[in-house]
Amino acid sequence: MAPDPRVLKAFKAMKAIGISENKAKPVLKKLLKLYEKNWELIEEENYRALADAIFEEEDAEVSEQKKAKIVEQGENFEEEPLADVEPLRPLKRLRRGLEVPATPPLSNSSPVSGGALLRRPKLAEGELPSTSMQRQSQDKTKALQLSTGNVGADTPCLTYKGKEPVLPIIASAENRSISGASHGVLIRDSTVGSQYEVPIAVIHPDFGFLFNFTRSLGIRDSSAGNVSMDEPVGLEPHPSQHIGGEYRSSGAQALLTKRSSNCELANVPEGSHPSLEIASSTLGEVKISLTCNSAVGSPNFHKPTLDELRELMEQRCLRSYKIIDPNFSFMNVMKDLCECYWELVTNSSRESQERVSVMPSLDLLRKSSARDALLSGGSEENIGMSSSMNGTAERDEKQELKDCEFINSSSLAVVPQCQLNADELRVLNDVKDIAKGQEGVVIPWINEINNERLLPFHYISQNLVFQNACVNVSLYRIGDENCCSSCFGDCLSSAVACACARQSGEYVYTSEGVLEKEFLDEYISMTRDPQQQCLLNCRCCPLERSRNEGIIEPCKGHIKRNIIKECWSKCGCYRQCGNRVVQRGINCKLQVFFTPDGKGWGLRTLEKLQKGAFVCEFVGEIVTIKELYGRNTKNLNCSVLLDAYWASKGVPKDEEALCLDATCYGNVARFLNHRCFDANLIEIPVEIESPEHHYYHVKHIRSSIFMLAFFTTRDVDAFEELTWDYGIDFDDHDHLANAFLCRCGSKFCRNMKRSSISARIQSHAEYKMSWLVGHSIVEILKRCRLISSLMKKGDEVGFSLATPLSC
Ligand SMILES: C[S@@+](CC[C@H](N)C(=O)[O-])C[C@H]1O[C@@H](n2cnc3c(N)ncnc32)[C@H](O)[C@@H]1O
Repeated sequence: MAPDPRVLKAFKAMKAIGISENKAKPVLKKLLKLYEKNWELIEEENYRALADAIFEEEDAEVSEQKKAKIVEQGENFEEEPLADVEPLRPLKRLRRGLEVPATPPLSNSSPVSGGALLRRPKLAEGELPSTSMQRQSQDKTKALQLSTGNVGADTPCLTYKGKEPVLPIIASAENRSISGASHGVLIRDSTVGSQYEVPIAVIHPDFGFLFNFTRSLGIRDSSAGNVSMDEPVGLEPHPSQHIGGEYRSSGAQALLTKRSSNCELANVPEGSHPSLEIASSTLGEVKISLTCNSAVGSPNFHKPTLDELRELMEQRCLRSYKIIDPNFSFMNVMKDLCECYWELVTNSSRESQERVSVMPSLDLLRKSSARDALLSGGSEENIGMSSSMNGTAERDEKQELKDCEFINSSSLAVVPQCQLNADELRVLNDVKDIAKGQEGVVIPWINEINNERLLPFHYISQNLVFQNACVNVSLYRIGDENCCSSCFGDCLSSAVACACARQSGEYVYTSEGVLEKEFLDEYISMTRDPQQQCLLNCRCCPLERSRNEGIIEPCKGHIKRNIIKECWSKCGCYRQCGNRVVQRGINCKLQVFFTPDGKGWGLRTLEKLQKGAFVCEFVGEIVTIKELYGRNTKNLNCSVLLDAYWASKGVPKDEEALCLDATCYGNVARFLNHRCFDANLIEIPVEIESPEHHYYHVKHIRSSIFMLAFFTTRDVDAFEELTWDYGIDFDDHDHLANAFLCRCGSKFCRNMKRSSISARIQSHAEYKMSWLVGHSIVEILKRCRLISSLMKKGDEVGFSLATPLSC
C-alpha cells in the first residue's frame, strides 16, 4: 500500500527540525488515535502538536531516567505528583498554560509566537537539583512552588522539600502570553511566605537559561534565604520586587521583543551564538540570562543541570581558556560578573546623582570582569618586574624597585586603557586601583630591535595548556606525613627517609638551598658540550627527524633542547623539600629593563646571586610542535622543547611532542636574552609542588616533570643582566629563530665567529635596497626618522640599518 501522503508530509516536517522518522512514527500514531484521526489538529502550526508531543516524550524519558538515578542514589525528597509527568502526554505544556484539560485548540495557544514550533525548555518535572552547593544546604527546608502565567496564580508545577530550589529554567509557552509588567514567573518560597516575580527582562520567551546569580546588597532579610552563587536558587524573595524592583537590562528587552515575535523554528539560524543578557533591579539583584537558540530543535535535547554545566565549563576553562588554577570556579566567575555589574551600575549612578541605575555596556563589564579575575586570580608574581612572592614587605620593595633609574616593568604592565572611553576608565579605576602594586594584564609587547609590535603579551604565572597538547593536568596530592618538615634530602641516609627524598633518589640541593656544585657543573658541561647534546638529543629530536631522517649530526638548534635524560632522574625533586628551595630562590629580585646594547628588553637581578640559585621558571603555553608551527609566530625564540624521554620512549609525533611557547603568554623569563655558551643561567627541568602540596602531573610526559627552572651557573652580581643560551645555531639560515644578529658580547659568540655574518649583513643590505626602490622619498624619510627616534644611546647605526625594514 502506498504510504499516506499526509504521513509522509508529517515525517518531512519533523525531519526538517531534526527528528527522525523512527522517532516521529510512534508518536504520530498515538496522536492520531488521541485526536481521532483529525489531521487538521496535527497539521496545524506546521505540525506543532506532533513536535511538541515528541519532545514531551523525550523529556519524560529523561526525567524518568533522572528519577530512577536519584532514587538509586537514595536521595530523599518529596515531589508533588504532577499532572504532566506521564511519559507521553501530548501538548501538555499548551494545556498547562491555558488550563485546558482536554484536547486543545492549538492555534490560539501562543499569542506571541504565532505558532512557533519551538522547543521550549521548562522546569522538568521530577528533575531535582543535585549540586554540591545544594547539598551544602540540605538543612534548609524549602518548598518551592513555581508557577507560570499570571502572577499570583496558585497552580504549583513543582514542589519539593529538603533541597534548594531548582535553578529556574523558565521559558514556557505560557510566558509567551506575557504583556506588560505583570507577567513573569512567580516563585514562592513557602518557608518564608514571600513571593516574587522574575521580571520579563530576564526571561527569554523562547528558550532561555536563567542563571539567577544574585548578588546581595545586604538589603535582604537573611531569613528570606540570602541567595548567592553558593546557593543557585531561583529567585531571591523580596516582597516588593515585582512592584518596585524594576529590572533594567543591557539591551535585553529589545532583544526579547524581537525574538518573541520571531520565533519560528525554521527561522532560527543554525549554530547561532548564545547571547548573554544581564539585568539588574534597583533592589540590588543582578540576573544573567543565557539564550541558546542553537539547541532549539535538536533531537537530542537535554536540559543540563547546573552541576553538569558547571563541570563542563570548568573543564573547558581548564583546557581552552587556559585557567589552571586548581581553585578556579566557574560559579565564582559568574558571581564576580554580577558583582562587577553591580559595581558598575552603582558607580555610574553615584556619578550621575540619579537613583535610576545606569546600565554599563556588556563590553565594559567584560573588560572589568576579566581584569578583576586576573587581578584577584592569585598570580602573585609582580608582573614583569619581580618574581618575589608574598606580602606587604614585598610591596614596599616593589615600590623601591619602581624608583629604580632604569625603565622598569610598571611601564609595561598596563591595561590597554586606550580602548576605554573616559567614563569607562573612571569606572574601571574605581573598581581597582592598578597603581597600588597590582598586576596589569596585558603587556603590549614591542620588539624594539625589529621595531615590530608583536602580539600582546599576557603575563601568566603558571603554564597554560593549549588545546591539542595532550597534557592532563591533574592534581596529585602528597601527604604531609610523607615529608619531614626541615630536611634537604639529608634524611635519606636516616632510617626514616621522607618520601620526597626517597623519590628524588639523589638530592641535589645544599642546605643553603642552591644546587650542589658537583651536580650543577656536570649538568653545565653536558649542556654546553655540543657533542654530548648531539648524541643525547639529535637522534630523537622530532624537529631534526623531519629534516635529517636517520642522520645523526649536530642539532640545528632553532628551539633550545634542554632536557637530558641522564640528568632527569637527578635533576631535583622540587616537591615537598624542594619547594622550600624554590621559595627561597624565588625571593631574588628581578627586573625587566631596557638593555643598552641593542637587545631590547632584558632581565636582570637587583641583588647578588650565589652560584646554583634558583632564579625563575620558564612559563608559557604548552603546545604541540605542530601547533607551534601553525602559529603565526615571527620567530621561535620564545619557545623551548619539552622533550622529556625522547630517547627512552622512541620518537614522538609532531602532534605529540610538546613545547612551551612564551610568545604571547609567559612570565619574566620571557625577557631573558640569549648569550652564547657562557650564559649565567641554565635551565633545568624540575618538579614543583604548590604550597597546598599539589603538583601538576603531566600524563603525557609520564614523569610529572613540568617546570623548567633557571639556575645561576656562577655567582652573579647585582644589576647584572641574566642570560641563557638559546642553543641557536646561527648558521642555520633556514630558520626564523635565528632572525637576530647576536649581540651577546660573549667571546665565544657563535654568531660573531661565523663567516656567515657578512653574508647576513649583505642580505640585509640587499633587502634594504629593494625596499628603497619600492618607496617614495617621503616614506624613506619617515622611516629614517622612526629609526632614529627608536634608537637609544649606545645603539649603533649599523644595527638599525641591518634591521629588516619591516614597519
Ligand atoms: C625571548 S625574547 C627576549 C626579550 C627581548 N629582548 C625583548 O625585548 O622582548 C628574544 C628576542 O630578543 C632579542 N635577543 C635576545 N638575545 C639577543 C642577543 N644576544 N642579541 C640580539 N638580540 C637578542 C631577539 O630579538 C630575540 O628574538
